[in-house]
Amino acid sequence: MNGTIYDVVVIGAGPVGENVADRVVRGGLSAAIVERELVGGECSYWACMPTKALLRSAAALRAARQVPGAREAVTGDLDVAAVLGRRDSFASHWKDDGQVAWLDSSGIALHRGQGRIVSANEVEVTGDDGTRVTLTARHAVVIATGSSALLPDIPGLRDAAPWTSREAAAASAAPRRLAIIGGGVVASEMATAFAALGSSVTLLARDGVLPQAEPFAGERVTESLRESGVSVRLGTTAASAHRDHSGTVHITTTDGDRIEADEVLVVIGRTPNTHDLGLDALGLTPGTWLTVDDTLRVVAEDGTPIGDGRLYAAGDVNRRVLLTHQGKYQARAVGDVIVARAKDEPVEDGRWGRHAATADERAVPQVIFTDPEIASVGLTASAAEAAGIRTRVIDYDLAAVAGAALHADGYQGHARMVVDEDRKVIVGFTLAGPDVAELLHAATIAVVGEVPLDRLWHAVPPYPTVSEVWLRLLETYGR
Ligand SMILES: Cc1cc2nc3c(=O)[nH]c(=O)nc-3n(C[C@H](O)[C@H](O)[C@H](O)COP(=O)(O)OP(=O)(O)OC[C@H]3O[C@@H](n4cnc5c(N)ncnc54)[C@H](O)[C@@H]3O)c2cc1C
Ligand SMILES: NC(=O)c1ccc[n+]([C@@H]2O[C@H](COP(=O)([O-])OP(=O)(O)OC[C@H]3O[C@@H](n4cnc5c(N)ncnc54)[C@H](O)[C@@H]3O)[C@@H](O)[C@H]2O)c1
Repeated sequence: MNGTIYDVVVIGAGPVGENVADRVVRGGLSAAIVERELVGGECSYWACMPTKALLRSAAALRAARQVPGAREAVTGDLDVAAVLGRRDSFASHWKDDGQVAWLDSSGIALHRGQGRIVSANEVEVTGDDGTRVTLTARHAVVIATGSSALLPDIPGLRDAAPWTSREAAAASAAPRRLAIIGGGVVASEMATAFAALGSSVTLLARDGVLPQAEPFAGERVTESLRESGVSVRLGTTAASAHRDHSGTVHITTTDGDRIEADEVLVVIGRTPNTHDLGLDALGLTPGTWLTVDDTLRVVAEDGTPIGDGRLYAAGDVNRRVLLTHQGKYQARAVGDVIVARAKDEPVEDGRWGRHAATADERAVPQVIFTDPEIASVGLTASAAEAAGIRTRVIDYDLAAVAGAALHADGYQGHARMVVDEDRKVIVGFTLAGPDVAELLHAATIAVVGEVPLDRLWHAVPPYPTVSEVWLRLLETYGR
């Protein structure tokens, strides 16, 4: 057993697991991390980084074309090979040497292989060569195993060798014809990316485009996708699919249309990586999302902590929020609370306490890197109403702000602020427009800080920036 006893064992070395391990080591505990694929997880190699790299060059080109003077300097089209090459470097060429070096320098032990829980404080790791080692955790086992692409039971689809987000993110070329099933975040971003890379894209958005966002977000993205040549089919999906001998995929839609494509990308959500994790050893059901309390301890249906309260789950696997930054936020809370409990220090698990992931509830920021970008935090107007909040919704045309007109000719955008009328604070904020991503954090601070509208009048946005929309929204609200 020498060398296999640690204070904390983390299963999964995605962004979340890495941050948990880092945090506990900084707190003076020892940590091991178990990884079956690449250290860095989905985000680094097949999700956030490569997909944003696929989108960025086209966005920069669009921006240049919207400003006279710069526009004339653009003499060519998107260099697809250069885009894919830059994407490769952002995916570290699918090698994890850099991340492994970081683990080493941080004093975190790496065990490569499939991790399976065998008891409340033991994890068995099976390497590729079949060798097994059992790791014992003195204080905590943390599940940070993330999620994988979900495939629907559409007749013929699995045999048609569909792409998931992995194949799209790592594509070595843009297919001539790409059909996309799904209308959510990945579908919208990948339709934007592949249309710019030259594919003829058909988007089958059964529940609409970006149905979770404010309605104007989905409408603007739909309009822009159509302008860039994407065939957006709302309210329909694939009823069946098959790939013929020549490699063409034939899709029949639920409304009877037939579509031909060279690849079909299926992006309809995620499934938790808990199938082969040994959950049954603790009375949990393999393949299910894990439920956690506010300090990220895994709990049973009745709220009782599992495994003497020493089993935690953070990131995608607990289904609270499937975003890297929010998972890393959870990781900081988990790491710190494990250290506090190990050292018998007070646990601050109240609302906005150091050890509680309170922001998961109603203050989650997200940027969707479509054209236009969609940046949002907190609740949409309809979600706020459904939560019983007495709301007032303030809308403003972003193009009417001086900074927007300067930013680009023909700038189009929209901002919405959702106000809790009883508390006079902002509970939701959404922006749609070019380059609005970097505007979002001001809204996140206003929502998390529950800054009263009266005080926001004293937060003066500089002239002439797009941030002046804050002043315009307040003026529209009235003083
Ligand atoms: C196409 C796409 C684009 C995205 N873009 C963004 C974005 O721009 N911004 C954003 O915030 N989020 C984005 N996301 C979401 C983001 O990728 C996830 O929220 C994030 O990766 C979750 O991190 P995680 O550490 O929980 O899980 P993961 O990144 O999935 O990492 C989990 C790790 O655990 C390992 N593992 C699993 N089971 C075991 C086991 N039993 N034993 C050993 N190892 C195991 C896996 O191999 C993996 O390395 C995107 C997702 C997709 C699909
Ligand atoms: N920029 C970002 O922040 C970013 C980028 C990509 C992904 N992500 C995260 O990754 C996660 C996964 O993204 P996603 O796009 O796969 O999921 P999603 O939940 O965003 O969208 C899935 C979509 O598929 C549709 N759908 C569901 N079941 C279907 C079915 N059987 N047939 C047809 N359509 C169906 C739904 O209407 C939904 O809109 C999301 O939670 C997202 O937050 C974030």
